[in-house]
Amino acid sequence: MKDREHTDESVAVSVSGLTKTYTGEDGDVMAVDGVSFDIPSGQVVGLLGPNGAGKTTTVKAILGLVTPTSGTVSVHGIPVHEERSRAYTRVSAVLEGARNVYWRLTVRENLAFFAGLQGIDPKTRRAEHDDIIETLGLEAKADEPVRNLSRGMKQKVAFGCTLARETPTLFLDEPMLGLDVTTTRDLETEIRRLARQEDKTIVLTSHDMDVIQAVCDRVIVLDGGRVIADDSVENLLDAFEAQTYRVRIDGGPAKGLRETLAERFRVLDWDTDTDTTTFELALTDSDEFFACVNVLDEANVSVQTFTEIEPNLEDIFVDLVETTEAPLLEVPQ
Ligand SMILES: Nc1ncnc2c1ncn2[C@@H]1O[C@H](COP(=O)(O)OP(=O)(O)OP(=O)(O)O)[C@@H](O)[C@H]1O
Repeated sequence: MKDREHTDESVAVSVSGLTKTYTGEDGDVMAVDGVSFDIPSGQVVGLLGPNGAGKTTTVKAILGLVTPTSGTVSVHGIPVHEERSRAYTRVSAVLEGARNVYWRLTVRENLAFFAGLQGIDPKTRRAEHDDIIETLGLEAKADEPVRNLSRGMKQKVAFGCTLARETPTLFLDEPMLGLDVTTTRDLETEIRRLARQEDKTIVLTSHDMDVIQAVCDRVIVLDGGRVIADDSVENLLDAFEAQTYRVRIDGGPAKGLRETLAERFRVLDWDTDTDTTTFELALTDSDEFFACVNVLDEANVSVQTFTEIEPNLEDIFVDLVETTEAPLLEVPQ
């Protein structure tokens, strides 16, 4: 098969069969296990997964910072591991912890420096840098050394420096971590604007599902080094819509009800106290819905409420990770 990812420029990021095994003191760990996806230009993608799922390794492999054990990665048609410096003209990143800004330099000087790294003459970008500073609400601090800024402000400067590099694709690791609500909203708006108006491709990792739901077009969920879901946020929400119900019944449940329900339906939650029992069910279609009503009827329970639960991405994420049998991370010796 021809390497389509090496030729198609409209695909911002292409990952094909990516595998990474780390060799540690306690043996080998397969951090990423055959991951493939393509991200078209202008898309905002959330890369999600529980701790240790392989997100950072995947991102580092895309950025050329980790050498894959096998598989290929390209950005805007450039094979990252073969042509790293050319790839860096297309992609930049703000990675975990290392908010790579220079604390002795002012905000404005940092933007100029990072523009310079890309071969851009910063003198020709004063207006653009002013815009970035304004968008990030850093006007009052523009000529202040970064070391005098708060942690959240430093984070914004790191984001600004990524923008100053003017690459079409950006990777942002936990971009809103530690930011206040207003700043988070502003950055969410800016990320959406960058994608819509400037056709930027943005890949972000975050454990905050509200942020993901607010900005992403699509989510890729990793678990145990594999992709367990890859879909638009809309589809994921739709797929779960009107399927989860919360049922409240009088008193402790009739004997065996939980088992009967669990045999036929997916019971997500169960909570009993002396007066009421509340449980949640995932029902795939109207047949299941009526079958469930029948089961409750036959069990002679008195249903207080039977309500649809509005899905949110966080519930879907937890459900996906819990119901997918994660492959073993450890590679057998
Ligand atoms: N340099 C390394 N050497 C050995 N094992 C590693 C190394 N980096 C990561 N791993 C292991 O690879 C697996 C995936 O780690 P990775 O950091 O990619 O996950 P993650 O999804 O980014 O997790 P988190 O959300 O906790 O940051 C984990 O089991 C981790 O311990």
